Order: sequence, then structure tokens, then C-alpha cells
Amino acid sequence: MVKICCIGAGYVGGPTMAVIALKCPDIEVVVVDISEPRIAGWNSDRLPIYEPGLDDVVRQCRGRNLSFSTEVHRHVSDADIVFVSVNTPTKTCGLGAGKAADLTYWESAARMIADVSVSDKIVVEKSTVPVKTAEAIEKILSHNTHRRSHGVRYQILSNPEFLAEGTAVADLLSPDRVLIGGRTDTPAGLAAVAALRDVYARWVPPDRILTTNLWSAELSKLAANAFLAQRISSVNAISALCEATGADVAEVAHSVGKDARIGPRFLSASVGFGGSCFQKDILNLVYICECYGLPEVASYWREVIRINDYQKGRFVNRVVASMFNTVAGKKVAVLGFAFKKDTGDTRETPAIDVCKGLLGDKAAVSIYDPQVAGEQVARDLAMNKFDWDHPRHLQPIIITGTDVARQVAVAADAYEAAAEAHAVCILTEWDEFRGLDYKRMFDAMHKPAFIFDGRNVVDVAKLREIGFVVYSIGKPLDEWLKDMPAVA
Ligand SMILES: NC(=O)c1ccc[n+]([C@@H]2O[C@H](COP(=O)([O-])OP(=O)(O)OC[C@H]3O[C@@H](n4cnc5c(N)ncnc54)[C@H](O)[C@@H]3O)[C@@H](O)[C@H]2O)c1
Ligand SMILES: O=c1ccn([C@@H]2O[C@H](COP(=O)(O)OP(=O)(O)O[C@H]3O[C@H](CO)[C@@H](O)[C@H](O)[C@H]3O)[C@@H](O)[C@H]2O)c(=O)[nH]1
Repeated sequence: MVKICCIGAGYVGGPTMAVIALKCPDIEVVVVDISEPRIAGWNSDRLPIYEPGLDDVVRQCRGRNLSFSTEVHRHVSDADIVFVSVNTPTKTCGLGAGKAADLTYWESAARMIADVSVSDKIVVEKSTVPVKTAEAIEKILSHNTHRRSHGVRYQILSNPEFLAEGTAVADLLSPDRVLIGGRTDTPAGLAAVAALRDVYARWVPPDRILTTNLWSAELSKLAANAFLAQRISSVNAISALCEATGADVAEVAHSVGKDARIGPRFLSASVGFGGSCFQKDILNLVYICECYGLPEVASYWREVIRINDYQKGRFVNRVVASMFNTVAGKKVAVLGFAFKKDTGDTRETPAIDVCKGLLGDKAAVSIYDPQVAGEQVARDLAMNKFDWDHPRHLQPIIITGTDVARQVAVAADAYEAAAEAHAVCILTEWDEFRGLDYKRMFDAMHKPAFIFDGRNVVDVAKLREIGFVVYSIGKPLDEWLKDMPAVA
């Protein structure tokens, strides 16, 4: 029986391995992690991450051919194929700070594999890593001097993950493509690629399994995320121009996307993209370009992040400027804190920057999100940039009782958040926000009552009829807002 071990039981390791176990009942899959609470969560009825359909997949396989464990060494030693899906944060100090990937966790996993292995292994890069990481990993593994591991041979493969959160299970069951990079110029490399391809071939059609050299696979992951994020920054840049001209960004995006060469997806204007990947991966790409002496290419991609920051700042400025240039002491309801719908994940969510902007202007913020707990909101608002991307037990402890903690409340539902508020900001496109009783909210709010829709989920005309002053990203401006000072 082939044995697979995955190091890292996170948003990628957990769902990916659960689907492999589901589709390959003859393969034993163990997911290991240094975090005891995370593993306990995977072994409980309340999984540590929220993903539609995931409970069901885990329930079918756990105890059959899928298990979760903190016995990292034993399971790595036993495995034929070792996936590495650990954190790859952005460096916060030293060389490349603020851009380069911090490979501390990757390196320690690689050293551990070298220390405990007594049989040949295929080591699979699942984490998103800089181009040429496989070369560094090969060096670590082949320079291992542990006597016990003498003669063990390794093949490194790059098998980046393209799942999106909120649709992880569906994406894994029916991926656009599976990418496997390896040493395709050597028989051992080709055999390793074939072994991994055989795993995916149980459910992925052959024409969707792509094999490339290692560096193409590593770079394709960064490039794919950069392209996706670039589309959002492009439509967000146009949204600012729409507001200035009276065009409607939804109509523009629809017309643009009808061109088959452009396509309709990933053209929804928003308060900005978030999530654990886009910003981090683009910064990583920027750093690699700089290292290879390509400053023009680096600045081209950096602009995608600049527009994203501009979009978040522009939103906060709209809120404050519309409300007589001050939100001090005013209750502002924030609906949605996750970085997108159908996930409880808040990593790099635009809501953090928007809330920090409002808090900076001394608003009293009341947050409601169907999947994000108050404790997570407090952690996020207290954490420094990039600190979120470390294993939870290594993240800085929050200090409670600060000014920020006093200015923020977490509500049980949208109506509680909006009661006595001056404004409502919609920051995540949860389906339930489309069907809220906005008249009920309006009646319980101070007047003039404002709605700032950062996800274009509300029916602007209907809300204006109720009496709201409405701002919706990239939509023709409310009469009220037209007189407000320009926002940048
Ligand atoms: N989240 C996504 O949607 C997504 C998609 C594609 C790729 N990625 C990439 O996949 C990687 C993992 O992302 P994630 O979102 O799953 O992160 P995560 O933080 O949810 O999970 C990483 C896990 O690795 C564990 N870990 C760290 N070092 C370890 C070690 N030495 N031994 C054992 N366990 C260790 C941590 O405790 C944590 O549970 C990152 O490189 C990320 O960029 C993420
Ligand atoms: O038209 C759009 C589409 C998305 N977003 C926002 O962009 C962010 C990212 O969304 P999405 O890409 O759907 O989710 P992620 O889970 O971050 O997935 C991205 O990042 C993953 C990690 O690398 C990749 O595996 C996926 O392929 C890639 O889509 C979210 O804040 C979305 O709200 C928009 O603002 N407008």
C-alpha cells in the first residue's frame, strides 16, 4: 500500500489530503502538524477550517485511510510520498524584508525529513515557494549526514495547489489542471512524476494533468496568482474612473468580459482583494524579479498591490468624507470580516485595513460575520502586518484592553450590528447580506443612514427608495456623495 504523509494540516494540507484519501481508498494518507490544537480539531466533529463539503469528505475517510497526527517523525519516516504544505510567510526582517518568502518552516521540515528517513522518498512541494526552492531542498536532503539515512534517495517534485477557499472541495474534485514539475530529464525524475501523476489520475482526466520542469511549475503558481490579482486591480482601477464619470463598473466589466479573449471571471470590482496568497505571492514575485536584475518587471507587478491598497484607502476615505468628514464616536456596522464568502478565513482580509482606517478616525465599529469569531477579529486588528502567516502558537499574543479593543464590538447578527449605527459597510459578499431586511435596519439607525457597499451586493435603487445614502463601488454616485470632496 502506498503511504502518503503531508506535513502541515492547514487550509491546503487538510482538504487536499482528504480528497486524495477519498479518491484513493488503497492509499494510506496521514496529515501531520506541529500544532496540537489543529490536529485535535481535525480529529473532532468541528474541523479547524470551514469549507463547504469538507465535513462530509473527512467523515467518509477518517479512520479508513485518512488520519491526522502530531507524530510527525514516525509518519514521515513511514511514507513513500511526503507532501510539504507548511507556512511560507513574507519575511519581516533582514534581507528581503516585506517581500521575500520566509522559508524557515520549509527548511525545518526538509531537515526533519532528512533526519528521519530510512527509505527512498518523493518529496512534494505543495506550499507556494520561490522559483528554485526545489534546488535548495535537494541540497538540504542530499547533504544530510545522519548515518541512519545514509543512501536514502530523494526526488523533489513541485505540485503547487490552485484551490480557492470557499470552493476548495469542488476545486480539488474537479481541478482546471494539476501541475507536476520534476526532473523530467532523468529516469528517476520521470518515475517520480509518474508516481504522483498516478495518484491524481484516479479522478483527474489525463489532459488536465500537466507535467513540466521544476522551475516552470514553481513559477507558474506565482504567475497564476499574479494574473488573477491583476484582473481585480484592473477592474478596481476602472471602478474609480466609473465613479468619476458616471459609468457603472458592473456594466463595463460585463461588456469587457464578453470578449472571449478576456473572459467574464474575476472581474468583480471590490473593496480590494484579500486572502493569504495574492499579496504574499506577488511580493515574492517582485523580490525574485529584483534579485534577477529585472526592476521594470518588479515594478509592473508591484503596481497590482499598490492599486489594491489604493482601493482599500479610497473606500475608507469615502466613508469618512461622506459622513461630514468625521466618524469619531459614531457607530459604524461592518458586515463581513472574512476575505471572501463561504470561508471563516481572515488572512489579509480587506476588512482589517478598512476597520483600522475607521478606528484611526475614532469610529466605534460593530462587526458581524457569520463565520468569524470575535476572538479572531481581535487578534487580526491587534496583529502586525505579515504576523498572521506563522503557526498559530508562534503568533504574537494580543494585549487586551487597548483602545482598539474598546472601540470594537462583535455582533450576533447584522441587525444588532446596525442598531443605532450611522453607517453600514459591507465588506464580504456573504449571500445572506443580499436578503437582509434593510428597511428594519434603516429604522433602527441614526439619520442620515449610510450604506457603503464594498462588494456590490445590495440593490442600490431599492435602498435609496428606503431612504439610505448609498455608495456602491464603481456605481454612479448618490447625489449626496457628488458634493463631497474628492477622495484619493
Ligand atoms: N490557503 C490557500 O488557499 C492556499 C492555496 C494554495 C497554496 N497555498 C500555500 O500553501 C501553503 C500552506 O498554506 P495554508 O493556507 O495551508 O497554511 P496554514 O497556516 O493553514 O497551514 C500550515 C500548517 O503547517 C504547520 N507547520 C508549519 N511548520 C511545520 C513543521 N515544521 N512541521 C509540521 N507542521 C508545520 C502549521 O502549524 C500549520 O498548521 C503556503 O505556502 C501557502 O502559500 C495556500
Ligand atoms: O472578481 C473578483 C474575484 C475575487 N476577488 C477577491 O479576491 C480575493 C481572492 O479570491 P479567490 O481567488 O477567489 O480566493 P483565494 O482562496 O485567495 O484563491 C486564490 O489564491 C489561492 C492561493 O494561492 C489560489 O490557489 C487560487 O487559485 C486563487 O484563486 C478575495 O478577497 C475575493 O473577494 C475580487 O475582489 N473580485
